[in-house]
Amino acid sequence: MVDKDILQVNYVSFKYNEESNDVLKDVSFSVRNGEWLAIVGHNGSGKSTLAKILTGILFPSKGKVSFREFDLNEDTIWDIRKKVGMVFQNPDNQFVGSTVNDDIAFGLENNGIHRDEMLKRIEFAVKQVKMEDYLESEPHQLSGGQKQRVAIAGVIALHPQLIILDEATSMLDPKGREEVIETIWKLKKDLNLTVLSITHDLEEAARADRMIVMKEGVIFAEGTPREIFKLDEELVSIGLDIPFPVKLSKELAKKGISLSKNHVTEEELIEELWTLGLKN
Ligand SMILES: Nc1ncnc2c1ncn2[C@@H]1O[C@H](COP(=O)(O)OP(=O)(O)OP(=O)(O)O)[C@@H](O)[C@H]1O
Repeated sequence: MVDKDILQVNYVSFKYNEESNDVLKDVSFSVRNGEWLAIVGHNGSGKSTLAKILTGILFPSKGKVSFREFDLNEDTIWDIRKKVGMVFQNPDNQFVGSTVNDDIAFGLENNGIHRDEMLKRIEFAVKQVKMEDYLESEPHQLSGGQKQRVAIAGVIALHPQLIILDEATSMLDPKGREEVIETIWKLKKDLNLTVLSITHDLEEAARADRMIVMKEGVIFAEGTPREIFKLDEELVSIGLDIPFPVKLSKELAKKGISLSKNHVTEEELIEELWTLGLKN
């Protein structure tokens, strides 16, 4: 394992039962300290199975997963779970407290954090996700995006070494999705968090530092979002939808409006379109 790797997946294969085929086949990759790695793939490509293996809900049939110097197994899983924060798909299933404050406090109490430290951590965490005005709000008063931001606050209050987001934006409306993606991006930048997001949403993945594309249980491609989106029709052929800014950059190029590069996020694209407008 390279020193800067937080998580390493080595030749992992998995089958649900003896008679069936492998649904993950020799999957190897690592998550580097401080990066945001997004794993994407169409339905059935093996993302959920991989997420369950990374969180110790399932164990590989072959190969191994290591968190820093520890191999993930039945003996180490509880210690490793204390260092890895998880945010899941359904915002309603993750809210355990009767208010935002209680919800974040719950996780801290479970981890034996004493009261003074707890108050400091809650204050810091809600600010990071811009939910400081909602401390006394109850779950039903919050949107899906706000609930996911509270879930993220609960995770960062525990000072994890890695956050895994398993389809954390897939049940949200576009506004909620954008809020959560922005929050992850900001936390990564401000707190140097290491993030692994598992998603079918390529617009979310476009914000990551690096992407892995899964197809039928194997790694189909690995690279920066810009490198991955160059695959273009190959991604479409495996059921993935190219993000809008990538499509628009391409169409503009066809019409002779050449941009400095193929933009992968809306922010980048708007920034350049804006300067083009000023020039003309
Ligand atoms: N409990 C199970 N028992 C048997 N086969 C399963 C089980 N869960 C998933 N599979 C199979 O494993 C393969 C990978 O499924 P998985 O759910 O990991 O993919 P996915 O990319 O997460 O897709 P989705 O987004 O639809 O969950 C599929 O062929 C699926 O049918």
